Amino acid sequence: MAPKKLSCLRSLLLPLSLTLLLPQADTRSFVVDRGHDRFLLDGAPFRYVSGSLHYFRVPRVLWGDRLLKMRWSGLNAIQFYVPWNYHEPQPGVYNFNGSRDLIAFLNEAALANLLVILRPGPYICAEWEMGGLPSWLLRKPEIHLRTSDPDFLAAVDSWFKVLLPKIHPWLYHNGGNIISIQVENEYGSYRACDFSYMRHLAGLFRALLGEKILLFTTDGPEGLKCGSLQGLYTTVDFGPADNMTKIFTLLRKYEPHGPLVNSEYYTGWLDYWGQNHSTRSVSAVTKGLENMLKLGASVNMYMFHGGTNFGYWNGADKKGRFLPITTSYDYDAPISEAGDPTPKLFALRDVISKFQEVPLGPLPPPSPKMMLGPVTLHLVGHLLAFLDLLCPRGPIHSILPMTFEAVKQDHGFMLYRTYMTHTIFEPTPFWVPNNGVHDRAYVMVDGVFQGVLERNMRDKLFLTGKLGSKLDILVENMGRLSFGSNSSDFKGLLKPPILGQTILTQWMMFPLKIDNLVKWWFPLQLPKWPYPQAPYGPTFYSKTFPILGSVGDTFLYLPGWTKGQVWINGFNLGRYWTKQGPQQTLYVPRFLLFPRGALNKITLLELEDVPLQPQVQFLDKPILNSTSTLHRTHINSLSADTLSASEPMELSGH
Ligand SMILES: CCCC/N=C1\SC[C@@H]2[C@H](O)[C@H](O)[C@@H](O)CN12
Repeated sequence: MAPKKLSCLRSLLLPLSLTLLLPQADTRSFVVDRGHDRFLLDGAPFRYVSGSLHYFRVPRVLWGDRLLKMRWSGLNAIQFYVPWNYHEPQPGVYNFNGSRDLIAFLNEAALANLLVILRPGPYICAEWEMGGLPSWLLRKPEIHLRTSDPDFLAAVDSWFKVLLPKIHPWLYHNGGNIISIQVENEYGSYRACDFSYMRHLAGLFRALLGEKILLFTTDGPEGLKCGSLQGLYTTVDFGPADNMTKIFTLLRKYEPHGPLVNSEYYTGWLDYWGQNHSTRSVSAVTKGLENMLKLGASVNMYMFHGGTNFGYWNGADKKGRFLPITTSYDYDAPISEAGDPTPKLFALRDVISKFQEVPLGPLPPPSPKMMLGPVTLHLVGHLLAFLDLLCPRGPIHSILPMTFEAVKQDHGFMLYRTYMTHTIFEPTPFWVPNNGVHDRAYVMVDGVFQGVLERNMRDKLFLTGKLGSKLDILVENMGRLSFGSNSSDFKGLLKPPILGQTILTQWMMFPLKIDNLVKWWFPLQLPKWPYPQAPYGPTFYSKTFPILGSVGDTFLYLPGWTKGQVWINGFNLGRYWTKQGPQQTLYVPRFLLFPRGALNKITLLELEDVPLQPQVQFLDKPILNSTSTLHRTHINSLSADTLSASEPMELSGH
């Protein structure tokens, strides 16, 4: 699809002043005017006020809504990454369909009269799984990511030779809306400091995109030395608490002339499971923006709309220990995870309006919200009961345990099985040496749950068993490091476990295709599994339920559950970790739900312990800031009607 002129309907929807009367492609240009420290758009002085949103964290049906709200906020551009692993799930297999339709997203941005600052990587960080790099790269265990390693560059070249020709027609001077393109991402923060690699990327971008498009780099102030490159425009990133004057002064050492650019001005921050919810104050964020705009800087606010890490797509950091990112990527951004405007949005719009025209007319209202429940789930069965269905190809056998990457299991879960070679009468230490659990292991003996081993924890379990007892270890990939690592983040059992004095060998690996099974289950009402009582450990629960009225956005609340994965009508909503927090609810976009009495289905894979009453609630507000201790307090504060609602209640679609 080539870039279209604004459709007549949309151009009517937008005030005429906002409809860029797009000149013909041959007179279009976006350049740096070093003589006046500014950008020029079609020869006229131009400053962008941009916001980041990630199409890969927002279902496609909601793209237009989010983009219009960003335009209404006064932005004239958006910035987004292209995650390589989202589009090339297996080597040579490409997916640009549905919520992966990058060109459709570019078109939606054009319809919203927004220019685009594109960041195709190949590494993107973004708290996204492996920073956007595909995990199949690690099938060559010795590969040196983000360097001029020939294996890595071969894969990068192959990917960009597919991607970059797709976006070529969308470059601004070709009639599209892409005004600039970033090469790599904060490369100066990566230990390699491989200039050959950066030069290779710059050459590839030039070869495939031509000489006109503005190419740039982004680094924190400490990364400018290794992250900047001759011929690429240097920009920085920093937040409201940082010293703007000091950082821009440092930037001038790399770009003595041309516009000052903050490519990531942090409006909020990310959340880790088990840490407090991050926020940035409205006053600090707006003050920093105003100061930068007064300087004439171009600014991109990171994030303007965060969205959600659906499925297994969250990344992780390493700050002393492994820290997985939460499912919510709300980021305390101006537009909330559910797409609602926040006070921060209105405050930022007021600032922007002091410097450039902002669209008139009302902002779309917040989306309709819905409460439902409690919904009581029934036990479907223990995960092991479905092993044949979850691993239809059967196990892979190996003397030593193999990693996820070695068996080509990219995300989710793998079961490791061996048998006890002798009877153990006394509780005997069981552990995985060298921090070899990546990332959480749920241990069972003959199907009976024994407990959890975690990455970065020195825990040991104490096991007994008979000769021939099955020792099962379900390993969960909690998301590959997206930042903070100078090495590859392999998943699974990286070392053979030890029981007492015995190194355990003769392993079977069962890569589990849980999503396929849940999608198959989704339309079926499975019989209650003939378990006398709820077993502990990895267990499926489910329930079909009608929504009698209209549907609305809602927030799944799982009080008393521990940790697991959720599917709604076969869609993988993401991870929950009620016990850890700070996130206690999962955003459920209304389009996932069937209205007017049609049956909906929720499926949980609970990995540890279930509440006495296996119930869940659908709330009309999110809970993102409640750690386990605070959580109980929060429960008490929830309104009585919220918690005591009978099942199923007619929905108040308000
Ligand atoms: C001190 C920060 C270093 C890591 N950089 C971060 S943490 C949040 C953001 C996103 O990950 C973004 O993708 C990075 O480019 C910059 N940044």
